[in-house]
Amino acid sequence: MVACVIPPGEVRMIDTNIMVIIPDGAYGRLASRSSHCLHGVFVQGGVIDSDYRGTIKVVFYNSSKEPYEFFAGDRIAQLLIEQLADTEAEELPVLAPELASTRGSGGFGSTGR
Ligand SMILES: O=c1ccn([C@H]2C[C@H](O)[C@@H](COP(=O)(O)OP(=O)(O)OP(=O)(O)O)O2)c(=O)[nH]1
Repeated sequence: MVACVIPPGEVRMIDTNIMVIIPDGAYGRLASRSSHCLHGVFVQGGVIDSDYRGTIKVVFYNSSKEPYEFFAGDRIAQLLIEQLADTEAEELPVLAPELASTRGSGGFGSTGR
């Protein structure tokens, strides 16, 4: 039985009806299944806070040109439990020379292919 259809090029949210309590100091991150990625269907974002007490919803984007069907009981995503780093942010007016790095502001392919 088809439970949900993600139309091509559209975003849909599926409520898993599953509640999970993430331990303090950690968070949950929803990730795509590779089998869905092969069809152009991706989980969008998805951070589950440790103080969240609702059901987990999964947001999908169907980048393909075909509708994608989910059936009742399908495994639709993966939940990774990740430890938060115990760190603090410090605001600086300017970047001090001793904080410079070889990479600098390079990204998006700056190191080559
Ligand atoms: O893909 C997602 C993303 C979030 N959530 C739930 C768990 C999370 O703890 C809560 C809030 O998510 P987030 O902080 O990303 O939402 P927001 O848009 O910043 O809204 P809020 O003001 O409710 O935090 O919603 C899901 O079930 N699925």
